[in-house]
Amino acid sequence: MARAFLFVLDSFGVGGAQDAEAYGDLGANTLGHIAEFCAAGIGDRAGLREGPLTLPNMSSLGLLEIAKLATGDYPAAMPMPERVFGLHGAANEVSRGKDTPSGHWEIAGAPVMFDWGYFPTEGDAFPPELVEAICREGNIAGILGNCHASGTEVIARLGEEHIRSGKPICYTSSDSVFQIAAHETHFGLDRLLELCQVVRELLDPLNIGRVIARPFIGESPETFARTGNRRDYSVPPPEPTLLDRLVRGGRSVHAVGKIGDIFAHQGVTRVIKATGNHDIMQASLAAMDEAAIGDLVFSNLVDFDMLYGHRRDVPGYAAALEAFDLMIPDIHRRLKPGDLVILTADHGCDPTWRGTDHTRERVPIMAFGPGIRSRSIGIRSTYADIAETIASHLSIAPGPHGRSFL
Ligand SMILES: O=P(O)(O)O[C@H]1O[C@H](CO)[C@@H](O)[C@H]1O
Ligand SMILES: [Mn+2]
Ligand SMILES: [Mn+2]
Repeated sequence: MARAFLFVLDSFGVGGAQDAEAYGDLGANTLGHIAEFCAAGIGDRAGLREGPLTLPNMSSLGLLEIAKLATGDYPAAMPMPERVFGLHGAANEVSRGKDTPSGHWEIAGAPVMFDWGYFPTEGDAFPPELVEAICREGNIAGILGNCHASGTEVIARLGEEHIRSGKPICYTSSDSVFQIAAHETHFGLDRLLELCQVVRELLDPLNIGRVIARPFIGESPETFARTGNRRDYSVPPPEPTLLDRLVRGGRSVHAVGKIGDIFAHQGVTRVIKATGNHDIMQASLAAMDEAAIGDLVFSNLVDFDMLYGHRRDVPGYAAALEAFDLMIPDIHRRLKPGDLVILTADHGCDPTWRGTDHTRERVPIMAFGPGIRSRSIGIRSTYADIAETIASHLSIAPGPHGRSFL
């Protein structure tokens, strides 16, 4: 018997998705474009980082081979490692949405084979009868926004009016989401979370994946800042996931960061809240020490996506990758015989791409642990192969989707 540790680097795509064109994402490549920009000297930021993208630990886990497999090209100017160890490959997504729940549920063995509801890009995003119901049931005078937007921009634009009027800022994106930004003290955090729960129920008939609370602080566009009190209210996954199967088998699932919220708290025995990649990693490392034989520790590193991908910030994304890479030896130090670690991603969010949304891409799979030999696992046809690999490693019965690559 063994333990498993699964890390999702949120939005760290490697390009090459065969169906990218259907999403307007032909050529999108999160890793490839960050490496290209860094190689050309446009990934530099004074005091933060400079020069070619340098990820020695992930390169030793096969990241450069993965990029070559996914797109045919090595990423620009990244030094080749002396040797590669562990299993390495890339995976296609079969779920139709390029969103966080679809990606995570497929990684956990439950692809999303139906279409989510989305809000229109032209005119008001939300139908008038929905807005009316939200105002009535949520006891608010109206809403601001009512559009597709980037969260930080919409708060800068409407934050002061929100404070004056008490109307929450409601917006969406190309994901199946209804996001509500409101001031933590002027509007109140508890009130925002209650409003999100009201809206969650109103949206169920529209098949919307998530309602997200985006609390913020500050008193002016220059000082407005979102806080770590974000909450996601997701619909439950469409069928039992690896997490449910583990819990049913008496195992513990330790969910770090956003994982609990993403799975609507189903199949989660322990929620470990942490904000920011550094603290999420520290919490994950502590959970690795505490995990018993047969357990899964499942972590989501959200900064890559939320702070850098959606913000189209190449130096920020590159610096976050380099900082994460430096923490990989801390993972190695905690491994015991029989342990398996998998690093992967849920979708792309190419910071050089048009707009501010996710990009359809293949995702990397780096799987390693004591006794795991080095080998390419090629291009997998679904992220669900990750769930089945963990199921096989932890000796639970196979599920209906995907195949183990062990
Ligand atoms: O622009 P912000 O508020 O970060 O929103 C982004 O975060 C949402 C959830 O991850 C995505 O749907 C995208 O809209
Ligand atoms: Mn995501
Ligand atoms: Mn995102």
